[in-house]
Amino acid sequence: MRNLCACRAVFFRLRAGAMVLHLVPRWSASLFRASPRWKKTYSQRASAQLKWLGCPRSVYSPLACRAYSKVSGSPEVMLTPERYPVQRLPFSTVSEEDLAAFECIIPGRVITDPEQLQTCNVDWLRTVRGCSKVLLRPQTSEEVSQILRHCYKRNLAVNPQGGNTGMVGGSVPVFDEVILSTALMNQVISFHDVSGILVCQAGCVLEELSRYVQERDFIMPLDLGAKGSCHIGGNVATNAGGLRFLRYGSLRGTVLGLEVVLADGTILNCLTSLRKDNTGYDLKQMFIGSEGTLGVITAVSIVCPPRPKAVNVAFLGCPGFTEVLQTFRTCKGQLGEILSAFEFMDAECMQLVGQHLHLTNPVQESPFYVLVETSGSSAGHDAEKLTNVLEQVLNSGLVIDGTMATDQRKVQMLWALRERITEALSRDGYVFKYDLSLPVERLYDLVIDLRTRLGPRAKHVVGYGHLGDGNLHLNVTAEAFSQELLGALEPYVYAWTAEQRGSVSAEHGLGFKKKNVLGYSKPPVAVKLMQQLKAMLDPKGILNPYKTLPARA
Ligand SMILES: O=C(O)CC[C@@H](O)C(=O)O
Ligand SMILES: [Zn+2]
Repeated sequence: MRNLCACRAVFFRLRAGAMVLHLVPRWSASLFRASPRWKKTYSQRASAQLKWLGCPRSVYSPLACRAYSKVSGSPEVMLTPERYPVQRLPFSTVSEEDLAAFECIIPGRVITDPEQLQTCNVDWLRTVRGCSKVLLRPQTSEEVSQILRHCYKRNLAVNPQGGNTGMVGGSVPVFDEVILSTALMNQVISFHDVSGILVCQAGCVLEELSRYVQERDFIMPLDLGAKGSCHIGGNVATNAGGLRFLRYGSLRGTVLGLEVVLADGTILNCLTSLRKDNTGYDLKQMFIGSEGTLGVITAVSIVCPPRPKAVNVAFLGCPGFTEVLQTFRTCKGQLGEILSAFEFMDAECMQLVGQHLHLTNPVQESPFYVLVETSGSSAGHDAEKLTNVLEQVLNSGLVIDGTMATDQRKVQMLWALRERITEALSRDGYVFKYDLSLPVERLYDLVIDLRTRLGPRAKHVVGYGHLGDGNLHLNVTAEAFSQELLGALEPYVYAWTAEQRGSVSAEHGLGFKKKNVLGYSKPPVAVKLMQQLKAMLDPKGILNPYKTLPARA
């Protein structure tokens, strides 16, 4: 094996028959895994954290609502209705009287300053932009209820907003909807150290919750690249998947209860902490993944798994996608319950994280890379299992080269290669994003197909994602947004996915950008039922309009 990079010395390389295994607790590396930009956001949130730790509200500076800050000097984002064919629905517009009413409900937390509003009107990918004139920052569900009661009466449209880290334009207004931020609803309500059940307000930042439960020897059941900014309420509203899905499953299983404020201001309190409850319909499931269109999630009860005692990460280079699949099969079969992540990325992803973020490839250049993580309770046992698997995949030629970290910093370096692909892509130009569920054996075929179809019109066509969950992140970059390129991608990508009986949104939701493609993954009867449900819960359609569902014919 060649020594390809300067940082090689800090890794123990894997060689068939001569492996050294070191155990590194990934949980404690999570902070370091944040990219510089995420970290920047995180430090911008220092004031929020002060409050979270019990400081008086007066020291808390308002407004911290972005995942990525605007790249200085970057051009203004085009207004959404200028780029996409969408008509404003006949909602009222915010009047001076409305502002006065809001001020009565949440004194000092009604923001109309255009500079502050600018941030919350644009998605972090800088692809869609609304023109809301007011941002509301309630602290309690009672305040959310009073705000919605007023908006409902006045027929004012509302855009619920968490950390604004969404990928499909769901978290920003399309026109002038009132922005209802959960940023100040960031209190932990209770934590039970036997059951691991956490109850908290919707605006708690995922990374802060992770730290909170880790101090008590638990972990959050989900982890995302956006953890430094995203809110747990937003995670639940989009049914976010992320990096721990393979092991801990969907939020549909780990969320035990929700408190939701309905469109007319009614508070629905289903904030139970019961593992088993078969009394009637499971209403919380309706709001998980509803992207703020059926109600505003104000509090969450979620079960946290115990913190694993031993975590190992291996980063491997594979000669082809067939070998990636066989490596996955081997890991699944032999690592069993300790396998906690199986992520993959192609060579173009590696090139982009090198070019834009100056991250170094720790292994020999390969067509594909995989990141394998194990989490278990017995260090020796887990190490032995992983060592055996890695020896096997190296000896059989499924893996060309591999590396394992020896400490937290190096674990962080390995995870960064995968977690920061999104960031590298956003520095490459305009990004067309597709988040698809596909049969795992066909997962990469679409990437190959699109490279041929798009030719030089695309800068890069890359494939990466949660292979262990059958989830492909297909991203296409170009110098700038182009209708022509969009036309070459859509509906082609959706039709291709539907042919495989896949899903056009595996974990990012539909938001504004994908609402019209729901029919590729759901039959007309299901779409109609969803529209009827929306009409029943939000008859005036004020909650996150223009999102998730296609307009009714
Ligand atoms: O940017 C994307 O397309 C994927 C983002 C996220 O879901 C990930 O898995 O890194
Ligand atoms: Zn993902």
